[in-house]
Amino acid sequence: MTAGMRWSSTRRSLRTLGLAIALAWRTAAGRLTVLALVSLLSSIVPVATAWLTKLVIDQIAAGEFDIVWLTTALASLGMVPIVLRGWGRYLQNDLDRQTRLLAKERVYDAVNRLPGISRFEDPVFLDKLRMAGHSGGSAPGHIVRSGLDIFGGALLVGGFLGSLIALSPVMALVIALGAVTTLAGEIALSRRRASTTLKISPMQRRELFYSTLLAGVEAAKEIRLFGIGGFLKDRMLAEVRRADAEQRATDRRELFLQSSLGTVSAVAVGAGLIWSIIGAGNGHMSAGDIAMFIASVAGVQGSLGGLTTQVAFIHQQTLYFQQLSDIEENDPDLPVPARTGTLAPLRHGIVFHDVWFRYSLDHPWTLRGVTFEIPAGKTVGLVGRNGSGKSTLVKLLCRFYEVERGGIYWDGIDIRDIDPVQLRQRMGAVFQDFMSYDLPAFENIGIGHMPYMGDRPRLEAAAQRAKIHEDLLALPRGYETPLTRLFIDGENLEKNGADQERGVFLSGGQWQRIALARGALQVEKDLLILDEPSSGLDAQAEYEIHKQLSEYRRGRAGLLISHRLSALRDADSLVVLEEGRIVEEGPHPDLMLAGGIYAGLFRTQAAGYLDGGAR
Ligand SMILES: Nc1ncnc2c1ncn2[C@@H]1O[C@H](COP(=O)(O)OP(=O)(O)OP(=O)(O)O)[C@@H](O)[C@H]1O
Repeated sequence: MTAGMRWSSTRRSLRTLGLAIALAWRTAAGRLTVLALVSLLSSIVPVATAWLTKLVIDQIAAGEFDIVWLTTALASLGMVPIVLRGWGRYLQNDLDRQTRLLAKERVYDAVNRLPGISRFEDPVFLDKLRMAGHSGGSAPGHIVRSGLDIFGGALLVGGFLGSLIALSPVMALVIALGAVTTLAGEIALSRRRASTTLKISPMQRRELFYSTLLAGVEAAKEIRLFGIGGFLKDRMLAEVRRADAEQRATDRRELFLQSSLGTVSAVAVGAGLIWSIIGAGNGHMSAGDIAMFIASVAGVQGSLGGLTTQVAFIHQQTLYFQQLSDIEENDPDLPVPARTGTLAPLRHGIVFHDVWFRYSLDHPWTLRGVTFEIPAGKTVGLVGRNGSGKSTLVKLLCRFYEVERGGIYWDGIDIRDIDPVQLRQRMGAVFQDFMSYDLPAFENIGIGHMPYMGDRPRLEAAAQRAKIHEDLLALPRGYETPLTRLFIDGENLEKNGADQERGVFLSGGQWQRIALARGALQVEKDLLILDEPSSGLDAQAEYEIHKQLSEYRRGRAGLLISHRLSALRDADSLVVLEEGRIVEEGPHPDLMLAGGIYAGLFRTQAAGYLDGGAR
């Protein structure tokens, strides 16, 4: 690392440090002030105790001492650290809790503010998010506490060094030089530790991926059936070993540096002791002076040890907090228009005009000059082989990614000029890879349109349209039944046994119906997108659900994707995609007459059903 790079990284760390302290101050200024006082007192007490001890010894040696006063003072000073330690711990824990809460809120606010989804495919961002979420929240509290401890430690070192200067300026200089060297060594070490933390982060991410697979229900079937448990475990352990090797190298360097510095410092202290004993023999020092000398050297070394640990700790915590502020200060992943007004309901239609898109510059074009229209009130079906770009079109329409060339227009307005939140309020969608939330059944449907979450009749009507109502009624607690076992409290389960609210697992097809019920809740939206959420249903059920939804949505626009062409044949128009290009377009009868790709696909599927029926 060049000097310039080091300076810029130091400046960045100092800025982060300032942000962390500001956050802690904003969260709990009162507690922070008391904590600072506690630290200040904690650093004064040991020096005062050392001086008092010297007084006691000198007075005993001179045979003239006030036993009551001295012992009371010593005993009282002994009590203070115990009380202060308790208060310090309590205030620290409370500060940690408050900053953690605030920091978590800020991180996830920042994550929710991202308009697009590309950041979630970026491993660097994911590493930052993991570190910020895991440790970034408590970092401000830890930084402040360590900062106060460093301040207190510095006062303590200063106090003992001052005492040493009074006894011997030369010895004080030797000990001070030792202190500065140790501190410099520790700062270099903590830089190294910070870079190790960053280096092993991707390894930890991969380890987490393997361990989640091994311990989760999603992969449990395939792991057992394919017998890949050992394979995944070995991959996980390989990541752990690689991370361990990196950490071991850092630990070795630490061991070497600390042993060298420790040896130098022990030699200096030994020399000091010999000097003080010779001084006592010559009558230059009293017994109290020697006690004071020993206490001061031990005090400087002890606080120096604490100080260096705190410096290293602050460095590490600053790194964690850095990830948190990076996430907060991240630019949006898509340009968002500065001017945001309410988007008017769709009156004319949505136009894709010469749309070109690729996921990154390294990827091939996924869409190559796509042009078509979804007129207001009409339904368009998207047809195409796997990987032809159908879902990508949907993601662009929802503005999760940015079109590279061409544009998508909502009643003539380029969607890049529309606030994504406004745009998404006007459309509903059920995706191919929809989510199964570990929540009660009614919430699983209600999240399709949050304003209706408390409207039970509407939720039930949506479930009826998706033909899942009867199944949900039959669950142990009907719509209240959790569709998970995740939130079951093990302790209560033991206590209450069978009375404990038990979650259930749904079948794949039932989950698809829940997802469709979410779509059915969005019937009033200007545009409803159904990206093949019904592949697990039988052809008849899929056809009926699509038909019902389009009846309820009469007069509103729809974009349907399905590999089962019978489900799309009633669409007003069909768009056939092949390798990111539109190759055919028109209503079902026209495309059948044309006898092209669509007609071929449709006839193949129809023949399959006829053959199946004949058997
Ligand atoms: N997030 C992504 N990053 C990079 N490439 C992607 C991403 N998502 C999709 N692709 C690629 O884009 C192409 C089109 O994918 P898309 O999902 O749009 O196809 P599709 O027509 O919906 O396919 P299917 O019928 O299988 O669902 C594929 O080659 C796919 O590998």
